[in-house]
Amino acid sequence: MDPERARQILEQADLIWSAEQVASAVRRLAQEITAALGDQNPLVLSVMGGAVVFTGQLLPLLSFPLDFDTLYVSRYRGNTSGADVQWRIEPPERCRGRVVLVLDDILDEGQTLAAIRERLLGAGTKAFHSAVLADKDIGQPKPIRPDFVGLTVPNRYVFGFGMDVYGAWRNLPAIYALAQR
Ligand SMILES: O=P(O)(O)OC[C@H]1O[C@H](OP(=O)(O)OP(=O)(O)O)[C@H](O)[C@@H]1O
Ligand code: HPA
Repeated sequence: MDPERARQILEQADLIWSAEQVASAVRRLAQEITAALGDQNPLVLSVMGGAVVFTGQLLPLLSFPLDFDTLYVSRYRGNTSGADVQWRIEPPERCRGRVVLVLDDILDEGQTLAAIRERLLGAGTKAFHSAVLADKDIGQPKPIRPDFVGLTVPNRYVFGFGMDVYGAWRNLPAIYALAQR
């Protein structure tokens, strides 16, 4: 995106969760995940690209044995509304028979995570767990409920901490909502 436009979007956006609030949520999630899965030797799968920051902050706080790999699934592709779920990196063969923990940045309508669960269970995953940094309060039922949720965000397009707005601002340490027109 044009950098001037990106700066303007950030200036006009509303701060939803500060960097310290997000970091605190990640620390709490690490404790909850450790209590639930610390003796399960899970395969942790990070959903590229939005989960990259969440994953990078969470993994060093998980001090138990685990394996790590990535999935690459995309539904928004730089837009603010979702389309079909497209797979760019498929689940690894080694998910078969494993306890799996999927990490994603946001649960919006839930279609992406529900499709991931279906594909992983179909590929022989023994137990499916999921953690999302942000759960959007869309006011409607969702097809999946994550086991671990960091923060709730309002029913607006949000960005920062891995989440993009028209491709920009994944690098912000806090979470913002796009200004409403
Ligand atoms: O709950 P849903 O409505 O399905 O939306 C959530 C998904 O949308 C985003 O991915 P996106 O398709 O934007 O790709 P990205 O991770 O590359 O940003 C996000 O990372 C989740 O995977
Ligand atoms: O609100 C959002 N922000 C960024 N990425 C997203 N993917 C689904 N919803 C969102």
